[in-house]
Amino acid sequence: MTSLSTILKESWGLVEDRKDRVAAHFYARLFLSHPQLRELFPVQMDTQRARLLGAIVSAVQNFDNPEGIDGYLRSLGRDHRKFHVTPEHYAQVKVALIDAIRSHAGEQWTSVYEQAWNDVYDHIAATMTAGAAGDTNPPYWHAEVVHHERRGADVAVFTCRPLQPLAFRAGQYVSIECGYQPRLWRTYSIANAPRADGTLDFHVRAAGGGWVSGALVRRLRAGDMLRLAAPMGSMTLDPQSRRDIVFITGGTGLAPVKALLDELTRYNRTRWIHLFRGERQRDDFYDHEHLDRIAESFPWLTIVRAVSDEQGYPGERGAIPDVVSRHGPWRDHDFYVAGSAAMVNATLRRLTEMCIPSTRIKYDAFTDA
Ligand SMILES: NC(=O)C1=CN([C@@H]2O[C@H](COP(=O)(O)OP(=O)(O)OC[C@H]3O[C@@H](n4cnc5c(N)ncnc54)[C@H](O)[C@@H]3O)[C@@H](O)[C@H]2O)C=CC1
Repeated sequence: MTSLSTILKESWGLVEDRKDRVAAHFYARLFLSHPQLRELFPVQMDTQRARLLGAIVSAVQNFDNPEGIDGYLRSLGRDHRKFHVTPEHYAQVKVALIDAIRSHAGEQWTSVYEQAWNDVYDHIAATMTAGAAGDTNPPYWHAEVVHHERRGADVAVFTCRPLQPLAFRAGQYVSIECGYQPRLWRTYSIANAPRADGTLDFHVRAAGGGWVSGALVRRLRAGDMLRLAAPMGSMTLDPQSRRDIVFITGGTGLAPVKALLDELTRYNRTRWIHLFRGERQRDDFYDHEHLDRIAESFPWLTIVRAVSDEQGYPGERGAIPDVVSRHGPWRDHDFYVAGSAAMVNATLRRLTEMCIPSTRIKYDAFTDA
Protein backbone atom coordinates (compact mmCIF):
# COMPACT_ATOMS: atom_id res chain seq x y z
CA MET A 1 0.00 0.00 0.00
CA THR A 2 1.30 3.47 -0.84
CA SER A 3 2.19 5.43 2.29
CA LEU A 4 0.38 8.62 3.21
CA SER A 5 3.55 10.67 2.87
CA THR A 6 4.15 9.31 -0.66
CA ILE A 7 0.58 10.23 -1.64
CA LEU A 8 1.04 13.75 -0.25
CA LYS A 9 4.38 14.30 -2.00
CA GLU A 10 3.05 12.87 -5.27
CA SER A 11 -0.02 15.11 -5.21
CA TRP A 12 1.96 18.27 -4.34
CA GLY A 13 4.34 17.32 -7.19
CA LEU A 14 1.42 17.91 -9.63
CA VAL A 15 1.37 21.65 -8.82
CA GLU A 16 4.81 22.41 -7.40
CA ASP A 17 6.06 24.22 -10.50
CA ARG A 18 2.95 26.44 -10.36
CA LYS A 19 3.01 27.17 -6.65
CA ASP A 20 2.85 30.94 -7.16
CA ARG A 21 -0.42 30.53 -9.02
CA VAL A 22 -1.68 28.10 -6.38
CA ALA A 23 -0.86 30.72 -3.71
CA ALA A 24 -2.67 33.48 -5.65
CA HIS A 25 -5.73 31.23 -6.10
CA PHE A 26 -5.64 30.26 -2.41
CA TYR A 27 -5.66 33.85 -1.10
CA ALA A 28 -8.20 35.03 -3.70
CA ARG A 29 -10.58 32.22 -2.74
CA LEU A 30 -10.01 32.77 0.98
CA PHE A 31 -10.61 36.54 0.94
CA LEU A 32 -13.54 36.33 -1.48
CA SER A 33 -15.39 33.82 0.70
CA HIS A 34 -14.35 35.40 4.02
CA PRO A 35 -13.47 39.10 3.53
CA GLN A 36 -13.11 39.56 7.31
CA LEU A 37 -9.99 37.31 7.21
CA ARG A 38 -8.14 39.94 5.14
CA GLU A 39 -7.65 41.98 8.31
CA LEU A 40 -5.47 39.26 9.82
CA PHE A 41 -2.91 39.71 7.06
CA PRO A 42 -0.48 42.56 6.37
CA VAL A 43 -1.51 45.35 4.02
CA GLN A 44 1.26 44.40 1.57
CA MET A 45 0.78 40.78 0.61
CA ASP A 46 3.99 40.42 -1.49
CA THR A 47 6.13 38.81 1.19
CA GLN A 48 3.16 37.15 2.82
CA ARG A 49 2.00 35.39 -0.33
CA ALA A 50 4.28 32.39 0.01
CA ARG A 51 4.27 32.22 3.81
CA LEU A 52 1.00 30.70 5.00
CA LEU A 53 0.66 28.38 2.05
CA GLY A 54 4.37 27.47 2.31
CA ALA A 55 4.05 26.70 6.01
CA ILE A 56 1.02 24.46 5.51
CA VAL A 57 2.57 22.62 2.58
CA SER A 58 5.80 22.07 4.48
CA ALA A 59 3.91 20.73 7.53
CA VAL A 60 1.90 18.40 5.29
CA GLN A 61 5.00 17.21 3.41
CA ASN A 62 6.85 16.50 6.66
CA PHE A 63 4.09 14.29 7.88
CA ASP A 64 6.26 11.14 7.72
CA ASN A 65 6.93 11.49 11.41
CA PRO A 66 3.74 12.78 13.12
CA GLU A 67 5.06 12.28 16.69
CA GLY A 68 8.14 14.34 15.84
CA ILE A 69 6.16 17.33 14.63
CA ASP A 70 3.30 17.26 17.13
CA GLY A 71 5.27 19.22 19.75
CA TYR A 72 6.17 21.78 17.10
CA LEU A 73 2.54 22.06 15.91
CA ARG A 74 1.26 22.56 19.44
CA SER A 75 3.68 25.43 20.01
CA LEU A 76 2.81 26.82 16.56
CA GLY A 77 -0.83 26.82 17.68
CA ARG A 78 0.14 28.77 20.80
CA ASP A 79 2.15 31.19 18.65
CA HIS A 80 -0.85 31.68 16.32
CA ARG A 81 -2.98 33.00 19.17
CA LYS A 82 -1.35 36.34 18.26
CA PHE A 83 -3.55 36.32 15.10
CA HIS A 84 -6.68 35.53 17.17
CA VAL A 85 -7.08 32.43 15.02
CA THR A 86 -10.25 30.41 15.75
CA PRO A 87 -11.15 26.80 14.84
CA GLU A 88 -13.50 28.20 12.12
CA HIS A 89 -10.53 29.92 10.48
CA TYR A 90 -8.77 26.56 10.15
CA ALA A 91 -11.81 25.13 8.36
CA GLN A 92 -12.02 28.15 6.01
CA VAL A 93 -8.34 27.89 5.15
CA LYS A 94 -8.70 24.18 4.41
CA VAL A 95 -11.46 24.72 1.85
CA ALA A 96 -9.41 27.41 0.05
CA LEU A 97 -6.22 25.33 0.17
CA ILE A 98 -7.65 22.12 -1.25
CA ASP A 99 -9.64 24.04 -3.85
CA ALA A 100 -6.46 25.85 -4.99
CA ILE A 101 -4.41 22.66 -5.31
CA ARG A 102 -7.22 20.69 -6.96
CA SER A 103 -7.86 23.43 -9.53
CA HIS A 104 -4.20 23.55 -10.58
CA ALA A 105 -3.58 19.78 -10.51
CA GLY A 106 -6.20 19.30 -13.24
CA GLU A 107 -7.36 15.85 -14.28
CA GLN A 108 -4.65 14.00 -12.41
CA TRP A 109 -6.19 14.95 -9.07
CA THR A 110 -7.88 11.91 -7.47
CA SER A 111 -10.20 11.24 -4.55
CA VAL A 112 -7.27 9.48 -2.82
CA TYR A 113 -5.27 12.75 -2.91
CA GLU A 114 -8.27 14.75 -1.72
CA GLN A 115 -8.80 12.40 1.24
CA ALA A 116 -5.08 12.47 2.19
CA TRP A 117 -4.95 16.30 2.27
CA ASN A 118 -8.19 16.45 4.23
CA ASP A 119 -7.01 13.98 6.85
CA VAL A 120 -3.55 15.44 7.34
CA TYR A 121 -4.80 19.02 7.38
CA ASP A 122 -7.42 18.05 10.01
CA HIS A 123 -4.71 16.47 12.16
CA ILE A 124 -2.50 19.57 11.91
CA ALA A 125 -5.41 21.91 12.68
CA ALA A 126 -6.56 19.78 15.64
CA THR A 127 -3.03 19.66 17.11
CA MET A 128 -2.52 23.43 16.69
CA THR A 129 -5.97 24.15 18.16
CA ALA A 130 -5.25 21.89 21.14
CA GLY A 131 -1.91 23.66 21.68
CA ALA A 132 -3.66 27.05 21.66
CA ALA A 133 -6.54 25.89 23.89
CA GLY A 134 -4.15 24.55 26.54
CA ASP A 135 -2.30 27.87 26.82
CA THR A 136 -3.20 30.17 29.69
CA ASN A 137 -0.80 32.94 28.63
CA PRO A 138 -1.95 36.10 26.86
CA PRO A 139 -2.10 35.76 23.02
CA TYR A 140 0.86 38.16 22.85
CA TRP A 141 2.90 40.38 25.12
CA HIS A 142 3.43 44.13 24.80
CA ALA A 143 7.07 44.99 25.43
CA GLU A 144 8.86 48.32 25.72
CA VAL A 145 12.25 48.80 24.11
CA VAL A 146 14.61 49.93 26.88
CA HIS A 147 17.88 49.97 24.96
CA HIS A 148 18.84 49.91 21.28
CA GLU A 149 22.35 49.90 19.93
CA ARG A 150 23.71 49.68 16.41
CA ARG A 151 26.70 47.36 16.05
CA GLY A 152 28.33 48.01 12.73
CA ALA A 153 26.46 48.96 9.59
CA ASP A 154 23.63 46.44 9.65
CA VAL A 155 23.37 44.79 13.07
CA ALA A 156 21.44 45.99 16.10
CA VAL A 157 21.33 44.55 19.59
CA PHE A 158 18.30 45.69 21.55
CA THR A 159 16.67 44.98 24.89
CA CYS A 160 12.97 45.11 25.69
CA ARG A 161 10.86 44.57 28.78
CA PRO A 162 7.53 42.72 28.44
CA LEU A 163 4.76 44.37 30.46
CA GLN A 164 3.53 40.96 31.66
CA PRO A 165 5.85 38.08 32.71
CA LEU A 166 6.95 36.04 29.67
CA ALA A 167 8.27 32.59 30.65
CA PHE A 168 10.75 31.00 28.21
CA ARG A 169 13.80 28.77 28.18
CA ALA A 170 17.27 29.84 27.02
CA GLY A 171 17.63 28.96 23.32
CA GLN A 172 13.97 29.66 22.37
CA TYR A 173 12.67 32.23 19.88
CA VAL A 174 9.58 34.43 19.59
CA SER A 175 7.89 36.23 16.75
CA ILE A 176 7.96 40.00 16.93
CA GLU A 177 5.78 42.71 15.41
CA CYS A 178 6.79 46.36 15.53
CA GLY A 179 4.64 49.42 14.87
CA TYR A 180 6.77 50.33 11.82
CA GLN A 181 5.54 47.20 9.97
CA PRO A 182 2.07 46.37 11.34
CA ARG A 183 0.88 42.78 11.12
CA LEU A 184 4.22 41.50 9.84
CA TRP A 185 5.55 39.05 12.40
CA ARG A 186 9.08 37.65 12.13
CA THR A 187 10.93 35.24 14.39
CA TYR A 188 14.03 36.19 16.41
CA SER A 189 15.90 34.23 19.07
CA ILE A 190 16.10 35.59 22.59
CA ALA A 191 19.81 36.19 23.29
CA ASN A 192 19.79 35.78 27.09
CA ALA A 193 18.66 33.28 29.73
CA PRO A 194 15.62 34.35 31.84
CA ARG A 195 16.47 37.33 34.11
CA ALA A 196 14.95 38.56 37.35
CA ASP A 197 13.90 41.84 35.68
CA GLY A 198 12.24 39.99 32.76
CA THR A 199 14.19 41.86 30.04
CA LEU A 200 14.98 40.18 26.73
CA ASP A 201 17.88 40.83 24.33
CA PHE A 202 17.68 40.36 20.55
CA HIS A 203 20.28 40.44 17.75
CA VAL A 204 19.06 41.52 14.32
CA ARG A 205 20.92 41.90 11.01
CA ALA A 206 19.21 44.01 8.36
CA ALA A 207 21.33 43.13 5.33
CA GLY A 208 19.43 40.84 3.00
CA GLY A 209 16.70 40.55 5.62
CA GLY A 210 13.16 41.73 5.17
CA TRP A 211 11.22 44.80 6.18
CA VAL A 212 10.84 43.84 9.81
CA SER A 213 14.59 43.31 10.32
CA GLY A 214 15.26 46.60 8.50
CA ALA A 215 12.87 48.47 10.83
CA LEU A 216 14.22 46.76 13.97
CA VAL A 217 17.78 47.76 13.04
CA ARG A 218 17.31 51.24 11.53
CA ARG A 219 14.15 52.70 13.06
CA LEU A 220 13.54 51.14 16.45
CA ARG A 221 14.30 53.39 19.43
CA ALA A 222 14.18 53.13 23.23
CA GLY A 223 10.59 53.84 24.27
CA ASP A 224 9.02 52.09 21.25
CA MET A 225 6.53 49.30 21.89
CA LEU A 226 6.72 45.82 20.36
CA ARG A 227 4.42 42.82 20.41
CA LEU A 228 5.94 39.41 21.14
CA ALA A 229 4.22 36.04 20.61
CA ALA A 230 4.57 32.76 22.50
CA PRO A 231 8.10 31.34 22.81
CA MET A 232 8.90 28.43 20.51
CA GLY A 233 11.80 26.13 19.77
CA SER A 234 13.57 23.10 21.11
CA MET A 235 17.19 24.27 21.09
CA THR A 236 17.42 24.15 24.87
CA LEU A 237 20.04 22.62 27.17
CA ASP A 238 19.52 19.08 28.38
CA PRO A 239 20.19 19.27 32.13
CA GLN A 240 20.69 15.48 32.25
CA SER A 241 23.53 15.45 29.72
CA ARG A 242 27.08 15.34 31.01
CA ARG A 243 28.58 15.60 27.53
CA ASP A 244 30.81 18.42 26.40
CA ILE A 245 29.20 20.79 23.93
CA VAL A 246 29.96 22.19 20.47
CA PHE A 247 28.03 25.33 19.51
CA ILE A 248 28.12 26.23 15.80
CA THR A 249 26.74 29.62 14.77
CA GLY A 250 26.53 31.68 11.58
CA GLY A 251 25.95 35.43 11.83
CA THR A 252 23.12 36.40 14.19
CA GLY A 253 22.57 32.68 14.79
CA LEU A 254 24.83 33.60 17.71
CA ALA A 255 21.75 34.89 19.61
CA PRO A 256 20.29 31.59 20.92
CA VAL A 257 23.77 30.26 21.69
CA LYS A 258 24.52 33.39 23.69
CA ALA A 259 21.39 32.59 25.73
CA LEU A 260 22.61 29.02 26.29
CA LEU A 261 26.04 30.32 27.34
CA ASP A 262 24.34 32.74 29.70
CA GLU A 263 22.51 29.80 31.31
CA LEU A 264 25.72 27.73 31.51
CA THR A 265 27.61 30.53 33.27
CA ARG A 266 25.09 30.16 36.13
CA TYR A 267 25.88 26.53 36.98
CA ASN A 268 28.36 24.83 34.67
CA ARG A 269 31.55 23.48 36.24
CA THR A 270 32.12 20.26 34.37
CA ARG A 271 31.27 20.53 30.68
CA TRP A 272 33.85 21.83 28.18
CA ILE A 273 32.26 24.12 25.64
CA HIS A 274 33.54 25.01 22.16
CA LEU A 275 31.85 27.87 20.34
CA PHE A 276 32.51 28.01 16.58
CA ARG A 277 31.40 31.36 15.28
CA GLY A 278 31.28 31.99 11.53
CA GLU A 279 30.95 35.39 9.86
CA ARG A 280 31.63 36.49 6.31
CA GLN A 281 34.12 39.30 7.14
CA ARG A 282 36.13 40.16 10.22
CA ASP A 283 34.08 43.36 10.73
CA ASP A 284 30.94 41.26 11.15
CA PHE A 285 31.99 39.90 14.56
CA TYR A 286 29.66 42.09 16.64
CA ASP A 287 29.58 41.43 20.39
CA HIS A 288 33.03 39.82 20.51
CA GLU A 289 34.31 41.79 23.55
CA HIS A 290 31.46 40.50 25.65
CA LEU A 291 32.07 36.90 24.54
CA ASP A 292 35.80 37.29 25.23
CA ARG A 293 35.00 38.44 28.76
CA ILE A 294 32.89 35.31 29.31
CA ALA A 295 35.76 33.13 28.00
CA GLU A 296 38.21 34.91 30.35
CA SER A 297 35.98 34.31 33.38
CA PHE A 298 35.00 30.72 32.55
CA PRO A 299 37.93 28.52 31.53
CA TRP A 300 35.56 25.83 30.21
CA LEU A 301 34.75 28.04 27.19
CA THR A 302 36.85 28.08 24.00
CA ILE A 303 35.82 30.37 21.14
CA VAL A 304 36.93 29.76 17.54
CA ARG A 305 36.10 32.56 15.10
CA ALA A 306 36.28 31.97 11.36
CA VAL A 307 35.58 34.15 8.36
CA SER A 308 34.42 32.67 5.08
CA ASP A 309 34.57 35.51 2.55
CA GLU A 310 37.71 37.55 3.26
CA GLN A 311 40.92 36.41 1.57
CA GLY A 312 43.49 38.37 3.57
CA TYR A 313 42.11 37.52 7.03
CA PRO A 314 45.04 36.40 9.21
CA GLY A 315 42.95 34.14 11.53
CA GLU A 316 40.88 31.03 10.86
CA ARG A 317 39.30 30.99 7.39
CA GLY A 318 36.71 28.82 5.66
CA ALA A 319 33.11 27.71 5.72
CA ILE A 320 32.06 27.03 9.28
CA PRO A 321 31.29 23.28 8.80
CA ASP A 322 34.85 22.79 7.43
CA VAL A 323 36.34 24.68 10.36
CA VAL A 324 34.43 22.54 12.88
CA SER A 325 35.51 19.31 11.22
CA ARG A 326 39.17 20.47 11.09
CA HIS A 327 39.10 20.90 14.87
CA GLY A 328 37.52 17.43 15.47
CA PRO A 329 36.99 14.62 16.09
CA TRP A 330 33.93 15.33 18.22
CA ARG A 331 32.64 11.87 18.92
CA ASP A 332 31.17 12.40 22.40
CA HIS A 333 29.71 15.89 22.21
CA ASP A 334 26.27 17.49 22.13
CA PHE A 335 25.86 19.86 19.16
CA TYR A 336 23.79 23.01 18.77
CA VAL A 337 23.56 24.66 15.34
CA ALA A 338 22.05 28.11 14.58
CA GLY A 339 22.23 30.31 11.51
CA SER A 340 20.69 30.66 8.07
CA ALA A 341 18.85 27.63 6.66
CA ALA A 342 21.68 27.06 4.15
CA MET A 343 24.34 27.21 6.87
CA VAL A 344 22.38 24.90 9.18
CA ASN A 345 21.76 22.36 6.39
CA ALA A 346 25.42 22.40 5.30
CA THR A 347 26.49 21.87 8.92
CA LEU A 348 24.01 19.02 9.48
CA ARG A 349 25.30 17.27 6.33
CA ARG A 350 28.86 17.58 7.59
CA LEU A 351 27.99 16.29 11.07
CA THR A 352 26.30 13.27 9.46
CA GLU A 353 29.47 12.60 7.45
CA MET A 354 31.37 12.78 10.73
CA CYS A 355 29.07 10.00 12.07
CA ILE A 356 27.54 12.20 14.80
CA PRO A 357 24.19 10.63 15.81
CA SER A 358 21.28 12.96 14.99
CA THR A 359 19.93 12.53 18.54
CA ARG A 360 22.87 14.60 19.78
CA ILE A 361 22.28 17.53 17.41
CA LYS A 362 19.82 20.32 18.22
CA TYR A 363 18.67 23.05 15.85
CA ASP A 364 15.44 24.81 14.95
CA ALA A 365 14.04 25.13 11.45
CA PHE A 366 14.33 28.88 11.65
CA THR A 367 13.78 31.37 8.88
CA ASP A 368 13.50 35.12 8.59
CA ALA A 369 12.40 35.00 4.93
N1 LIG B 1 17.81 29.71 16.09
C1 LIG B 1 18.41 29.91 14.92
O1 LIG B 1 18.74 28.97 14.19
C2 LIG B 1 18.68 31.30 14.47
C3 LIG B 1 18.91 31.56 13.15
N2 LIG B 1 19.13 32.82 12.72
C4 LIG B 1 19.32 32.98 11.29
O2 LIG B 1 20.69 33.12 11.08
C5 LIG B 1 20.90 33.84 9.88
C6 LIG B 1 22.01 34.81 10.14
O3 LIG B 1 22.23 35.55 9.01
P1 LIG B 1 23.46 36.54 8.89
O4 LIG B 1 23.75 37.16 10.21
O5 LIG B 1 23.13 37.45 7.74
O6 LIG B 1 24.67 35.55 8.55
P2 LIG B 1 25.37 35.24 7.14
O7 LIG B 1 24.40 34.70 6.17
O8 LIG B 1 26.17 36.44 6.79
O9 LIG B 1 26.34 34.02 7.52
C7 LIG B 1 27.23 34.00 8.58
C8 LIG B 1 28.07 32.76 8.52
O10 LIG B 1 27.33 31.64 8.03
C9 LIG B 1 28.07 31.03 6.98
N3 LIG B 1 27.21 30.48 5.94
C10 LIG B 1 26.23 31.12 5.25
N4 LIG B 1 25.71 30.27 4.33
C11 LIG B 1 26.38 29.11 4.44
C12 LIG B 1 26.33 27.85 3.77
N5 LIG B 1 25.47 27.63 2.78
N6 LIG B 1 27.18 26.89 4.14
C13 LIG B 1 28.06 27.09 5.14
N7 LIG B 1 28.17 28.24 5.82
C14 LIG B 1 27.34 29.24 5.48
C15 LIG B 1 28.90 32.16 6.39
O11 LIG B 1 30.01 31.62 5.70
C16 LIG B 1 29.30 32.90 7.63
O12 LIG B 1 30.38 32.25 8.27
C17 LIG B 1 19.57 34.46 9.49
O13 LIG B 1 19.05 33.71 8.42
C18 LIG B 1 18.71 34.25 10.74
O14 LIG B 1 17.36 34.04 10.44
C19 LIG B 1 19.24 33.87 13.57
C20 LIG B 1 19.03 33.68 14.92
C21 LIG B 1 18.69 32.39 15.46
